[in-house]
Amino acid sequence: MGFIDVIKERAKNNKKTIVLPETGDRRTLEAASKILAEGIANLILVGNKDAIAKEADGLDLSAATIIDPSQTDKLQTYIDLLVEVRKSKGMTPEQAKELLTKDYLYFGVTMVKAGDADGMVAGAVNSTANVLRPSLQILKTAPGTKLVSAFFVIVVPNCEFGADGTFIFSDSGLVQNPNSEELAAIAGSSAKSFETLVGKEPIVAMLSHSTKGSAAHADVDKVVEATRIAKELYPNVKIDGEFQLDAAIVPSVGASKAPGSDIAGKANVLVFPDLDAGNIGYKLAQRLAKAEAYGPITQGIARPVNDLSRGCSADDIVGVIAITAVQASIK
Ligand SMILES: CC(C)(COP(=O)(O)OP(=O)(O)OC[C@H]1O[C@@H](n2cnc3c(N)ncnc32)[C@H](O)[C@@H]1OP(=O)(O)O)[C@@H](O)C(=O)NCCC(=O)NCCS
Ligand SMILES: CC(=O)OP(=O)(O)O
Repeated sequence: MGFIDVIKERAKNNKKTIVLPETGDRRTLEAASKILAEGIANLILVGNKDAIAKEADGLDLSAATIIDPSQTDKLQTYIDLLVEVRKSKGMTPEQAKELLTKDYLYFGVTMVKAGDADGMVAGAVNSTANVLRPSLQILKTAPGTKLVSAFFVIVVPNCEFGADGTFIFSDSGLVQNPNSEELAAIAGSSAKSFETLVGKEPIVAMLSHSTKGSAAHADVDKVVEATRIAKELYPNVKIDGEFQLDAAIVPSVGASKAPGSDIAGKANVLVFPDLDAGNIGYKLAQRLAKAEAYGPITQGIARPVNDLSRGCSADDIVGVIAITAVQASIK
């Protein structure tokens, strides 16, 4: 079985409830009907029943629960909860009501906060910033985590590199210009995510345009320092750098550019130096190598809320919903 088939089986064996706020999007509704048909998760669709029925023409969504924010008898509970969580930022009941009834992303995240859903998936229509901001504001970070970051699981067909073509690319979605400490934290979180989702030992490469001192620049220094911090913070995780991409994943290039490194040429977790590199890198793998690309998956939020690219397909959404359900089942 491939990566996503294993994830779907795991999700089916411990069924969770995922809320989908982007119900005006046909791909999201197609994904919802597939998730329900395969029994991967229970689904809550946020929106007006008639509008959803119109958009879902020809799809079977009869097993989904539809909740209209302006009709639900839970609205006052959610207003109180949102005011409580954001009172230090000056949130009033009027503002909370406006947000919850007008912005379904806030409604979905508040449902997760209230425990009425186990996770949320959106981003087929909304930008990453708009999807992730409410979850950072309302759910906050998981215990022991300061920095939330986001990765893609990339599955490259017919590929001998990584874990039989499966990689984590990090951060490809959230932290725009991480410093060395943040890069090290991204490396640690990504190693853990690889272990829990892919089920194999993570081998982490800190990527750069330099391999072991072959180039000199402040950008290289940042990655060298991040590698030092990551090795110190996570002594039991296989981490090394700084590596160019070829030295990180191709055994022969790793051996010639970084002799002596037991990570070079074997990496399956790729930590990019900034979001430009991470976001461009995942899209290159997806579009030119025809890789499956699931994400951006967040790590470090108290409960799972995951994003999508606006360029996603219905099958990408199915994959991210299944991953979200698996994350929700991990204690
Ligand atoms: C996600 C993003 C909007 C958050 O940025 P922001 O401008 O700091 O947003 P806000 O200032 O409103 O922060 C919201 C809250 O989240 C917290 N926060 C922001 N980033 C965080 C992070 N990485 N980890 C933990 N908490 C974070 C802030 O501290 C703030 O908390 P508070 O409101 O309780 O004080 C921003 O990092 C971003 O735009 N990233 C790039 C997304 C993108 O375009 N990706 C490319 C396509 S995938
Ligand atoms: C992840 C990502 O790049 O999202 P979008 O394509 O929607 O900007």
